[in-house]
Amino acid sequence: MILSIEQVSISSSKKKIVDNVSLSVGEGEWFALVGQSGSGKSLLSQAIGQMLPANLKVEGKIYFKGLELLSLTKKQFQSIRGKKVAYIFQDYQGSFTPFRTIGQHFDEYHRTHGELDAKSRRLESIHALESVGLDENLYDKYPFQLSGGQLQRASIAIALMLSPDLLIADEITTALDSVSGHRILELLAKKQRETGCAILFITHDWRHVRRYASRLAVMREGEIVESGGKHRILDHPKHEYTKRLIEAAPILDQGLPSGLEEVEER
Ligand SMILES: Nc1ncnc2c1ncn2[C@@H]1O[C@H](COP(=O)(O)OP(=O)(O)OP(=O)(O)O)[C@@H](O)[C@H]1O
Repeated sequence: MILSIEQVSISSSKKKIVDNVSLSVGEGEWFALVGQSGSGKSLLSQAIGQMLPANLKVEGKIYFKGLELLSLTKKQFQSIRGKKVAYIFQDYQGSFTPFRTIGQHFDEYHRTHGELDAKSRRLESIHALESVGLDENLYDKYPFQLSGGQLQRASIAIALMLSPDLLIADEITTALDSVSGHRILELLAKKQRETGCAILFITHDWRHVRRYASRLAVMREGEIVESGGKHRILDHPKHEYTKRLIEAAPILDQGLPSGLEEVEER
């Protein structure tokens, strides 16, 4: 297992928000964390990257390739973030600073986490842009000049630029229309095949679980109520909550739109 979360709890001064959660993600696996809004999925994923808000306390152990992450100092964690564990978020606009070009974002990520000279950084950044189907000329554009789908592609390119072993993708299609969202996930699946990285995929969309995940865990009010292989859970859910969530998923059987290759993004 590349990631093992063991008995992790997250609390504020008022209450326990995530309660004694354990799960593990295998190398190169697409693992989905599913649950309704407010169930604690994002906080759990933020705990992995030491990104929890300061008012929250975390207990338990999180092992990444055998290294216990929660006990690392912020400085020690720097060598993990970006290079080994990377994130993509739902709020792609918030991931970019409005007055800096796309290229400057790539460059800064390299400077913070890599050791390349300026010319190599530019070349690597353009290569990364092209690897997600974006044109080189976007390098000098500002975030507002790109569509949501293009920005999320750029987020994927940045996140994968240093070949992390684990990518944490938190509701990355929620702010996109369904065609752009579909294309982003197809891109992510392609990049996963190319790079072999594991993905912790946070979602409430069962169509995405059915299409991409191999295993999943279902979270409810801070606890994992059920986890296991995708087919077992989708076809034979054991927990009442999982059954209700699957039944409530409106168009699960219709799958996702296909044959969208010709659809323009902007
Ligand atoms: N800094 C904080 N202090 C106190 N409570 C918080 C804090 N951040 C989040 N919460 C609460 O913790 C709960 C879990 O939040 P979290 O964002 O992890 O849920 P989620 O399952 O990811 O939901 P969503 O899909 O809406 O993002 C929510 O009730 C939220 O209001």
